[in-house]
Amino acid sequence: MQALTCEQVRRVDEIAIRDYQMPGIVLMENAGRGAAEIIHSLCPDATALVLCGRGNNGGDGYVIARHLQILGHEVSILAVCAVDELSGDAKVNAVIADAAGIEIEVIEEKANQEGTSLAMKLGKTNCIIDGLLGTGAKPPLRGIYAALVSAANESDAMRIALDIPTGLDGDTGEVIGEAFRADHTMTFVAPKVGFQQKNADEFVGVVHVVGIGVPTKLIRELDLPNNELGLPKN
Ligand SMILES: NC(=O)C1=CN([C@@H]2O[C@H](COP(=O)(O)OP(=O)(O)OC[C@H]3O[C@@H](n4cnc5c(N)ncnc54)[C@H](O)[C@@H]3O)[C@@H](O)[C@H]2O)[C@@H](O)CC1
Ligand SMILES: [K+]
Repeated sequence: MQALTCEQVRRVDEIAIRDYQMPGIVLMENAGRGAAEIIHSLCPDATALVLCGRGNNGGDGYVIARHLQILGHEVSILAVCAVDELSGDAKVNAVIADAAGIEIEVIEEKANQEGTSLAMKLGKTNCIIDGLLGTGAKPPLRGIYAALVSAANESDAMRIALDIPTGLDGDTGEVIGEAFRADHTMTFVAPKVGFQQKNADEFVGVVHVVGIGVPTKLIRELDLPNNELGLPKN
């Protein structure tokens, strides 16, 4: 499958929501459920820790936590903000995860200074899932995001990135400072063009493309030169 820019993938989401009347929460559910099923097959004994940011990448993380729990995994969440501070689809899924009894610990900005305690929190798991930042990221990493990525990279656990490894520019493959070093990346809709850069390999690991349920017609009608997604034209 051909790679797309972050902007092109965001356009897929927008068109699905606006013109195809697909609720954003359905797209997020498809993304999260699809990713959770692959994570389960890769790591059937995972005791998972999901790192959740403030945006919809974090929203995917809350969905994945719920589906991993359904699949029998022990799972907990380390979030950069409280559920009340979230909005939209991410908030809905955080509320559901909370109601499902999944432990959600909010990591305060001051923990930025406490590298050892972050490393200890991340040390209790054998599978760290990066739901910190996706296509809405504006480098470089700020505050607690940078500290969480550093601590995750020091862990012996399997590392799994959602959509884009946090800190990697999905369009250029550049890393300013540090980026999450994933063993596997669950990327939504299509691989991102930045993944094709040579230096990106050590951050993306094995790339798995997860569909979010948008109609093939939508993808076909995107204004992409040479039908970039490589779909049949009829
Ligand atoms: N309906 C949709 O739009 C869908 C979105 N999806 C997910 O949503 C993601 C995009 O979500 P968003 O647009 O909310 O963006 P993100 O979740 O990537 O990030 C947005 C948040 O990160 C903060 N931020 C940006 N750069 C930062 C930096 N360098 N340091 C610290 N904080 C930073 C912003 O202030 C904002 O709060 C996709 O990558 C994908 O994972 C999927 O759920 C599929 C459906
Ligand atoms: K991510």
